[in-house]
Amino acid sequence: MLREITILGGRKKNGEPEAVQEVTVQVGQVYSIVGFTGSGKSQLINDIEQIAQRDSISRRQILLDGEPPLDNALHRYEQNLVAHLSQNMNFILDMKVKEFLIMHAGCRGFREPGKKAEEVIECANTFAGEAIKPEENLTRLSGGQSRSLMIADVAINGDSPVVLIDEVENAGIHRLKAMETLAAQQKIVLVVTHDPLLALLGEKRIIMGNGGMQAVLALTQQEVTVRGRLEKMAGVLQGLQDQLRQGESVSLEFQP
Ligand SMILES: Nc1ncnc2c1ncn2[C@@H]1O[C@H](COP(=O)(O)OP(=O)(O)OP(=O)(O)O)[C@@H](O)[C@H]1O
Repeated sequence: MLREITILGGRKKNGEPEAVQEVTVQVGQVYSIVGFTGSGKSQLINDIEQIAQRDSISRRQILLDGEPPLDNALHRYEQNLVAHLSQNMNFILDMKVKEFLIMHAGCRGFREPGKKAEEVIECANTFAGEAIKPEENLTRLSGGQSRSLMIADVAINGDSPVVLIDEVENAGIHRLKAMETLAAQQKIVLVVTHDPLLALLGEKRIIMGNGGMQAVLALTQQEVTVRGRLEKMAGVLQGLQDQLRQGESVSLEFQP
């Protein structure tokens, strides 16, 4: 069972060495990756996904439990090291939610796939707005519901120790809860985000710029407090959104 991954720094877009030369993320930890558009966030995620060995454009190297992977481990991990969830992923299978989850749990060798499927739906429904029903068709799920189901499935049925998430900005999914669930399942979680609330969720955040890792900052106590305020603001916006969705009007009594 993998315990940690290490990213050894390579070079920036201009060919100079990147400022951060080593970052280690352990199971149960959530790191966020932030930076302007084009700063190299996706490249960093790709390097991890491909277990780069100084063979990508950034020349980074990824270590598994402190060692470069042996050829046979590489082959084993290529299949299931990383679960990569991105904002524009959608289900295209024409199947009922429960049928699909039973099939997936069955493929993974679980003894009671029906029970596992129920567990995944229950978990996904703690993140999703409108509840996902077992008999619903996968293709009929909304973006937020699909994302919730994918995250719950990775957390409960997945055997990938590393979970890379690109933008879970989707409104209507309880993002903090989803990240906490993955971390509690002993996953190594890396979240690429432009959203301040998610950026402050990671216990550390990697700052990208010019194709390189510029700094790794630890979450401060003050930031935890600010995150609490942001959560409150998000709650207010969510309340307003629900009010509008229910066809209600908004009066001047509304206090942001
Ligand atoms: N270290 C590097 N050396 C050379 N090229 C790089 C490096 N890092 C990133 N690039 C290239 O720069 C371009 C932009 O990088 P990338 O797509 O990773 O940015 P991003 O931060 O994910 O942007 P966005 O927020 O728009 O998704 C890509 O073509 C990528 O291959």
